[in-house]
Amino acid sequence: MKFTKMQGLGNDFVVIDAVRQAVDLSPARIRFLADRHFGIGCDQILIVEPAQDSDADFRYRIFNADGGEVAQCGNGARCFARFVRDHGLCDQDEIRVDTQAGRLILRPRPDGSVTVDMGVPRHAPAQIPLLAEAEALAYPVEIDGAAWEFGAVSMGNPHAVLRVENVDSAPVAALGPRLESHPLFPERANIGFMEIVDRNHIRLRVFERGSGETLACGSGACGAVVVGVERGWLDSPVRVDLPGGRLDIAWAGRGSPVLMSGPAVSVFEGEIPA
Ligand SMILES: N[C@@H](CCC[C@H](N)C(=O)O)C(=O)O
Repeated sequence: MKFTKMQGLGNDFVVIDAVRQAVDLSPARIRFLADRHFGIGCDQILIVEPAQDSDADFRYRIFNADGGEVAQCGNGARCFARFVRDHGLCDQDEIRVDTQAGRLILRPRPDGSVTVDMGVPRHAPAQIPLLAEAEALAYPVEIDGAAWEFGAVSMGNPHAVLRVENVDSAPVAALGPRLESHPLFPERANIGFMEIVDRNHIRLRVFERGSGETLACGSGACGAVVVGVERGWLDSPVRVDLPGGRLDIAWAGRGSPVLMSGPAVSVFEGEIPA
């Protein structure tokens, strides 16, 4: 089985073409491929499949390093666009891709970057999903006797976003896993730690559900900007600096889709023995 190792701001992927080859991956096989010591190593495995709908170009499936299938991956979506063009599967300027979370529109740019229409964020607790009686701008949570508050949004996948003074000293390793699997989130959640630099610029670290802290999370960047705009802290467009580099996020407010722009890079190609 042929694969391509790719990365978007250091959030890294094993991308597999299931259009031209048969692909059958069990959760155990996915965990093995994602293992950085015994396998190839990656944060997510991305599968490029033929479209099931006649008005889509492809189907895009996403698996976290822990083997679980999820509905959204923003950095992966940019790599997906780059992959289908580099491998001659598509030469369109606009690529329509169906995910478990709905339709994404991918627009590769002449400079090698890709803009992704990530869809309309969802705020209702049941849609995130988050166990809360009513929608709110901030939700309280107590961890080991300390009180925190977070904003929550679905970008097709669940995100909780905490505002911190300094992202470098934020308790990502300690709090990330506790919140990721907190009973408030029945499907677990991705946990963002956001430092506001100014109204158009944030710094962000994300503890990703099923993969741990990554160098960047595209849907996490979108979620943080949505939470920041809703709280009145940010104005679109927003520059998001992640440990792996920069994303540019635009959001015109409720009911509008989030647009994410950033790089997508192929690292190497390989073949996995059967
Ligand atoms: N790295 C991704 C998000 C991947 C999925 C996420 N860990 C989840 O479980 O929802 C991105 O760039 O958005």
